[in-house]
Amino acid sequence: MLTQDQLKLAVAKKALEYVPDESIVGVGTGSTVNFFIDQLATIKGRIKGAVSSSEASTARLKAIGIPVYDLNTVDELPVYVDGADEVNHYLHMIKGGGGALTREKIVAAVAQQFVCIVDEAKYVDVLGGFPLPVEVIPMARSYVARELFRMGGHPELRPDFITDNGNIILDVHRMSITQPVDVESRINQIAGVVTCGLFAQRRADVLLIGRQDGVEVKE
Ligand SMILES: O=C[C@H](O)[C@H](O)[C@H](O)COP(=O)(O)O
Repeated sequence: MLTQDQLKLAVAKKALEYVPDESIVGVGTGSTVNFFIDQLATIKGRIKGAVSSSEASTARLKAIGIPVYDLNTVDELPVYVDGADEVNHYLHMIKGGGGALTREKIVAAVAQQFVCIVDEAKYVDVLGGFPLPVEVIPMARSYVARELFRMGGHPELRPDFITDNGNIILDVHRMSITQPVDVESRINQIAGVVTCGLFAQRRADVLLIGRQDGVEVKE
């Protein structure tokens, strides 16, 4: 029986196959991506460097000697590798459990290919079992919470947490998300929302699922 960490390691290794030589690689955030960053160390001679979606990933990349570029200086980003909190069979995702959703969405938007790496526990029929993170400008907290409640969710302020962008996170519980593209638009239109953790309009292009019997590839 493989542990969850062994499944994360397996998908992290597999993701290396999607990294072109001489490229700058988009790197996400979280415990699964940490395995990917460690794997990048093994090929650091054949890539130019990385663009990072969080201060935490930047620190880890730099610690292993991978140059980290400012996204504004990069013309081309062939691939972005990131984890997810939940993913469905359309490759729509909930992200932001680590609070990095906004920068992740920006890097994902620039990248030509999004490779999502998860262990099998994250693959679900309907999104919403995992509370949906929403990054909010602090002064809009109460207003946004009321609007999310009106949409059927139960928002809770993430305690003692400020994003890399200086904002708060509302985690929306008990919202079964059957129409992810629509829900993403509606939440993102609430004044004061920076972005929500639904990645449906820009979904993954490739999903690597770590299973007990190997890595399943979905495209
Ligand atoms: O903000 C964090 C990111 O969206 C992560 O990719 C997501 O939370 C999954 O993280 P982990 O690999 O630690 O489960």
